[in-house]
Amino acid sequence: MRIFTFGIVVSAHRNLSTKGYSSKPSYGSYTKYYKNKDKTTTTERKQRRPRIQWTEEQKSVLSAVTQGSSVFITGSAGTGKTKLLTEIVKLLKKLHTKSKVFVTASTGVAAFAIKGQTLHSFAGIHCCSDDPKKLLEGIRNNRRAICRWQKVEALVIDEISMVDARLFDNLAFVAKELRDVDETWGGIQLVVVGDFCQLPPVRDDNSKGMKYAFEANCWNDSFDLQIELTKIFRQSDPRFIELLQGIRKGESDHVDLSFLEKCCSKTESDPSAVQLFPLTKIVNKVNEEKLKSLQKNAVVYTAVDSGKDRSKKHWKKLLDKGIVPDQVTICEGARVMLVKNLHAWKGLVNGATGTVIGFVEERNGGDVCLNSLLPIVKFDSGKTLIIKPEEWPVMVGDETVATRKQIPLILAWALSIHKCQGMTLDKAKIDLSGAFGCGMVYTALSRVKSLDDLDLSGFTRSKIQADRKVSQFYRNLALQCNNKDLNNSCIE
Ligand SMILES: Nc1ncnc2c1ncn2[C@@H]1O[C@H](COP(=O)(O)OP(=O)(O)OP(=O)(O)O)[C@@H](O)[C@H]1O
Repeated sequence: MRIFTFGIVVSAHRNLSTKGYSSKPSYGSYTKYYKNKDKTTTTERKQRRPRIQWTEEQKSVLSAVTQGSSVFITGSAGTGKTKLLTEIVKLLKKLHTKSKVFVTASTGVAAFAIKGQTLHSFAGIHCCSDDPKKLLEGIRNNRRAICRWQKVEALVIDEISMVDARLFDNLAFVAKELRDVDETWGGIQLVVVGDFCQLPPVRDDNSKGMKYAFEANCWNDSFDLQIELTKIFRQSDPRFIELLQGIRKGESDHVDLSFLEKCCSKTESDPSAVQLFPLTKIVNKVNEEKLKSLQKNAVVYTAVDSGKDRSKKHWKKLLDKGIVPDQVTICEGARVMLVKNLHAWKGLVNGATGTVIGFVEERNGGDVCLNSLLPIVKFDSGKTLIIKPEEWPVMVGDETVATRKQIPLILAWALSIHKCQGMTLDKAKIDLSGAFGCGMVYTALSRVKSLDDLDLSGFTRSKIQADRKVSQFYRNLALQCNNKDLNNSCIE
């Protein structure tokens, strides 16, 4: 085994207005923030955390998974799909042993969030051929991929809405061929999660004719259970839930939309709100300009990436697809967002926003960065925390094949709607003028907990696009499911 390292964490400080590096800025006292450190043990902290009360729907999924069923879990944004998935992964690892459970997601960001790998990297796909035989040929040349396909007993796929039907069918074909088991997916227990009303698949080759995964020929044969979670946790205001449901299904009427516009067009914008844009290039521009405008000395954190043998380029690509950038440049006053769950019960979770109020010197050098400066973030929830570097593994099954160590923060004056899928935001200022495609408006609006947390612009009725095929899929699912009577709550 060869280990490579292609970066070191350096804390450089530079004046953004001049772009040159300057002498040290002044930083706060290190001890001041550690005095408040929670001195309780991990066990005590775990006991103090409120235990989650699973709903009957969630329990029925857990029970089906325990019995070895393949399940498709869907539901509106905020119905606890990701939370449930975390529990399911634990369960699957107990059932099949860790090394036979592979956790994947359609995008790098989603894969990082669930400590998994992308579906493409699990499958060993590097091209985007529609021909299943060609795909299989490619995979047959990849010894490690063959090994994964033969070893896997449970396969998790998160954010299925972004997986194309052809890929879904092709992977089922590959599984059957490589495992030599004449069952759908070669007998693998599948756990597939996602909401087709959110962002749709993006084809690698940009070709037309995208199809949703539920349109795959093998879709219905792939599952013993398909269930729609109906209890929404992220929002509690019934009017807001009703509005979001209308937008989700493309059924909002004039009254709904006027109400939404009236409620969400703020005259004074809240500086703590995250600005959401459809396009990444606008996001980067806004963040860079805001950072520059502070005219402060900035600290640049460069990730420490390491990985096992094979091509360094390959893992670097996977790590770069995740949400944590190779370089994070911040300064005092910068608006930042946590990109990792640090203390869930204190609200310091992926998506929590705050402001950098200073830096402290890491006294003992830590294990990553000598002479490093750690940012102190005052979160909008009121909590103040020194942020230390965290690790993000790229997993293949239960094996860590590459790791990125980086400060778990990104600039958060602005974010792309694609990047915020899956997050809960405290406040959002959403510019929908460039919104395109189905599900984008719903994905953006459903990030916040209440109407008061929303500030909308560029919103017109035409921006709300819901795909008819998706609406039909959910109507069929609802017809066949009776979520009130859990004995009949699914297609079986
Ligand atoms: N049974 C439950 N009881 C209380 N809170 C829950 C429960 N299940 C989930 N939650 C909470 O609901 C919130 C939303 O959950 P989660 O992010 O898993 O939703 P989601 O369906 O994955 O949303 P999205 O589609 O936007 O990614 C989280 O704060 C989560 O902790």
